[in-house]
Amino acid sequence: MGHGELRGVVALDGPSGTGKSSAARRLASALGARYLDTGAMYRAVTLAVLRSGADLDDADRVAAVARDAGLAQGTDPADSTTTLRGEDVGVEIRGPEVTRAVSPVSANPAVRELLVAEQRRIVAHALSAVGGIVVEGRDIGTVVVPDAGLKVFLTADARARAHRRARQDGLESTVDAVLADVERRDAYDSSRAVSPLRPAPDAVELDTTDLDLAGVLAALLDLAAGRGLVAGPVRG
Ligand SMILES: Nc1ncnc2c1ncn2[C@@H]1O[C@H](COP(=O)(O)OP(=O)(O)OP(=O)(O)O)[C@@H](O)[C@H]1O
Ligand SMILES: Nc1ccn([C@H]2C[C@H](O)[C@@H](COP(=O)(O)O)O2)c(=O)n1
Repeated sequence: MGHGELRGVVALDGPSGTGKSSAARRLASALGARYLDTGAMYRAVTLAVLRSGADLDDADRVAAVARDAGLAQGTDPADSTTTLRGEDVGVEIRGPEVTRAVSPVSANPAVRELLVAEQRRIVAHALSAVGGIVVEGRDIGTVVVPDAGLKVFLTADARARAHRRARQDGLESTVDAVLADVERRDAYDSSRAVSPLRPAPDAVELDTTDLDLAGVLAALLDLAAGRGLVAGPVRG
């Protein structure tokens, strides 16, 4: 059964491991929309910085590497590629080195300015090409698309998130280590000076701790339809 087509922007924000990527990808697929993973963009710039050998604390050098990285982010929910000068870096950007370094790189104001401009360009292009896009990250509802038709802030208990991530990585025995990493990244992302992670005042908070992915998708479809963002057949 078709769900109709998304008209406008759905912004999904929240801490790591709350299910933003999984939910955003599914929502975009269900509604024939594009999908933008902004975390992948910060990760790709971080990879470029690590490869360059730049000191993560050298803000000017980090910004210069970001500008010169040749980053391109795809928006196909079935295959959202991330490339640096044409090289597919989708696997490498999920590795532990990038995950360790991504918070300081994404706190760099010049990096944020560069990527937010590119994200807005991608959103505008998707809206004119297909009419709808689901964008996920940390500052989508607050900074990147403050006029998004629907803003959702996903949350989940930190231990549940650590279990999900550990299962994903095949590291069931190291939940405590994953939990420490999740909490470290949340604290860093929430306390940085520029665009800290926080819900937009008009965001709907959705706690996914006790929801499976089908439940999260159903809740998002209801919210989008309720905002009048879905054209054509609605669920049922
Ligand atoms: N509601 C859920 N129930 C069970 N597992 C889930 C749920 N949501 C997400 N997961 C699983 O948790 C892991 C993390 O999900 P996902 O990558 O979508 O989160 P995220 O918020 O995008 O994280 P990050 O910000 O770190 O990229 C994945 O393995 C995913 O399959
Ligand atoms: N809009 C965004 C998206 C991501 N980040 C930062 C914060 C995260 O720790 C990191 C990686 O994101 P993930 O792939 O885990 O979603 O990127 C950000 O600051 N703003």
